[in-house]
Amino acid sequence: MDNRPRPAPAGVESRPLPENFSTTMSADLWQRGCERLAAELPEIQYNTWIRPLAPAEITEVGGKDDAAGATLVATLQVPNRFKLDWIRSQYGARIEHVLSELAGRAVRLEVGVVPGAGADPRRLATRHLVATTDATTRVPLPPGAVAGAGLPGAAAPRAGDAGSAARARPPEPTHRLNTQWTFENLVPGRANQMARTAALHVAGAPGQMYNPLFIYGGVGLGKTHLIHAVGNALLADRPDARILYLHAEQFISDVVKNYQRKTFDELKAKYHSLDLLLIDDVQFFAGKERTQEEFFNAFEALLAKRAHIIMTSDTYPKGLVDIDERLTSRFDAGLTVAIEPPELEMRVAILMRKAEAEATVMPEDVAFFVAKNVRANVRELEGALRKVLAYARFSHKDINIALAREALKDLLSIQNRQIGVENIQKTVADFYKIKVADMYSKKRPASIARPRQIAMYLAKEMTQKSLPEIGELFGGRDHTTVLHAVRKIGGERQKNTELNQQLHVLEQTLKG
Ligand SMILES: Nc1ncnc2c1ncn2[C@@H]1O[C@H](COP(=O)(O)OP(=O)(O)OP(=O)(O)O)[C@@H](O)[C@H]1O
Repeated sequence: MDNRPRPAPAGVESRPLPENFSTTMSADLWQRGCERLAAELPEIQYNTWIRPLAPAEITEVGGKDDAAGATLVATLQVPNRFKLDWIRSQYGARIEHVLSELAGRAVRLEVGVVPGAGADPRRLATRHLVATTDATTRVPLPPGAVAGAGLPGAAAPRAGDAGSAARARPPEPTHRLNTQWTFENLVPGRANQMARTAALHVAGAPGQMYNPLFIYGGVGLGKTHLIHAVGNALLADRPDARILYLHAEQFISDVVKNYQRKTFDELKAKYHSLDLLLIDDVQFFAGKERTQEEFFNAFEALLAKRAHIIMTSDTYPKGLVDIDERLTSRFDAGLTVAIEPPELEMRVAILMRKAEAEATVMPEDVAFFVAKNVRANVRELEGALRKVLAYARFSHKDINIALAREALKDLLSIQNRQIGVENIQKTVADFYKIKVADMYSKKRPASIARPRQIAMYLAKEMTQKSLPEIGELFGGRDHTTVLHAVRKIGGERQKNTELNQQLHVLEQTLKG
């Protein structure tokens, strides 16, 4: 999806509407459009996304010499970037279609962010820097999260309330959001499409759909980034929202601390008063019974008051071990989505975007080279990029493939050393509990043939061996058999989340 604002086409100028298309008619067109959309869209979607919009401003745009071709442009102003993304991607075409039909001519939709609105969460977070009584915790606080606001039923004092910052009360939770992690700098792709869409939705309308939202996937795939993005987007939209991000281990240590001090009321006050709880890596709750009980209480209290909960984990809810089923079944009760390892094109896009953020241009062929060789996850991709950029900077050389190869020499040699076809055959055989000998045998039952195909696929993906060489190593098979396996597993991987996860685990294992 291309989220960049669309510039006006060349040679096209914007001019006021003709007199016969008055402001009233413009408002009327929008009004009638809304009525039509209200009838077509599910009520909750209409009420969440369309109804709150200020009426679109309608102008006429046409080529200078093109009397017949003038189109109408409906310009909508939304409060922030994530609403812009969402409205454009989810409703843009629909709105254009409805307005064009009603106007009897083409209507193009433009969506912009209201100038000066809270589009940049970093700016907002800084604006809400509130002094606390504890000098060591001078960190950004959302207004309303100052002293006393955590008590259930207590009205949240605003940041500007006289004396609220000066009164001596225990420090309240800060949102602990990393303001660098936003939707704007999260590269979208097939691998995170569902999770990103759901997260955008929650950020726009917390407490409504997809509650709780459970996001799972392997390490370094952007789960933490995504949930911070939700927090930052909501904060930009509603600076007084009470948001808390924390790692599951921080929750555990809070429980332990309050257990020792016998201050469970404080714990309750802290968590139960939130509007949005973002909790990372809930698999860490395994075996911690008291923590699970407290989390269960917080969970129930938050859902009851329609606060939103987003969790991440390395596995799906039913896959969690040593966590009470009472909890895992609740984790699964909203929406569970996976983030998958990014495919090649997405890895390339991430590299280029991250290089751009460092004010460097990464040539596309270099990005492909790095992306082909670093597949495990985005964190490793970032590491590789850092190495290449640092190498170029220190050696005063341009970034090209030779330089990238040199900069990543260690990483590439480790990969080449570790991953051989035999290693792949053994790892895959272990994983699917078949004999290694079956990798070379002529046996054809699916329980054997499929792991064999998976091993062939990984051999092609992870080694430099050619198809005939791989065929040879799999009991003298023809290269077309290998090609068939590579295509089949590669194709299925795109559609089958479970297979994709298994392949991801195998790849991680093989890379050590
Ligand atoms: N789609 C993406 N676009 C841009 N950056 C990304 C993307 N996905 C991940 N990243 C970056 O990769 C790094 C690792 O991501 P993150 O910490 O969110 O992963 P994670 O899934 O939470 O991993 P873990 O389970 O190890 O905590 C971060 O710096 C993040 O910004």
